[in-house]
Order: sequence, then structure tokens, then C-alpha cells
Amino acid sequence: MIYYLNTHTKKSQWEKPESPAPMEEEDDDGSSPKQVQCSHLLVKHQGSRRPSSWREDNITRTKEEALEILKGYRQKIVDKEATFEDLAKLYSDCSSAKRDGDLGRFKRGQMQKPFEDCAFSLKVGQLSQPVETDSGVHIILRTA
Ligand SMILES: O=C(O)CN(Cc1ccccc1)C(=O)c1nc(-c2ccccc2)[nH]c1C(=O)O
Repeated sequence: MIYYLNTHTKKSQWEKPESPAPMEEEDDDGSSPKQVQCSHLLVKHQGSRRPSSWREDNITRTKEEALEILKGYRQKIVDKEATFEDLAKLYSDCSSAKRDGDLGRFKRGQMQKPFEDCAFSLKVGQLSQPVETDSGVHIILRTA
């Protein structure tokens, strides 16, 4: 009996594959991640679902202002003038700021969709462009 091995998903099957395996964002070993570990830096704004955080009781900045602030942080990280962890700890409006922005590992289906789609598109070590969710605007660092 011949069986077929999908070298991307490492799954075997008896049936001859009809079409090539769908190309998803791949990890280095060529597999699509089942779960990822990410840190993020969240900047909330007046349109955030909960415009309040450990940093500020009542957040009134506009979404545009939040985006400019976040881009400034991202540039400092890219220019190595600051580390992601230091800026997340100081400035993230998420309670994860206490853990340098670390969210731990998560699977698909756990985070808000725009956040999830971005997180699962990153390679390990990659820093996202700003992402908008109902919580505010984020930059995401995939750590595992
Ligand atoms: O959206 C809301 O109505 C309130 N939330 C959700 C929330 C609140 C507390 C803890 C975790 C999530 C937030 O605004 C929020 N979202 C996040 C978040 C969003 C995406 C990925 C990870 C965290 N953090 C926070 C926070 O206050 O700390």
C-alpha cells in the first residue's frame, strides 16, 4: 500500500492528493504554525472599546495620534535606539506591559482576527507594522 506524506504539514494520508498543498505563511521548517508566541505594544485611543489602562484612566488621544505615537516607537526599535521590551513595559496600554508585552503562546481562534492574522503571518523575530483592533493599535513581535 502506498501512502502520501504532506511535507508541509507532516501529515500522511492514503488518498492520492488532488491538488498541491495550500501555501500558508510558513515557518522556517516549512510548516504553518499551529500556535505562536508574541509580545505586543498596544496604544489605545478614544475609539478603543475600553479607552482606559494602567497608564491612563481616561484615554482621549485620537486614533491618528495613537498611530503616530506607535510608529515613533516602532522606528526607535528598528533604529535600535530602544528595545521592544523596554517600550512595551513603559508605554503599552495593555496589562501585558507588566510582562514586557508578552502574551504567551496562543492558537488561531483566541485573539481578535486582525491581531491573529498578523501574528500568524510573522516569522519568528519579526516586528509587525501597526495593526488595528477594537482594543486600539498594536505592533506585534513574534518571539516563538
Ligand atoms: O477590548 C476591550 O473591551 C477591553 N480589552 C480586552 C482586555 C481587557 C483586559 C485584559 C485582556 C483583554 C482591552 O482593552 C485590551 N485588549 C487587549 C489585547 C488586545 C489584543 C491582544 C492582546 C491584548 N489588552 C487589553 C487591556 O486593556 O489590557
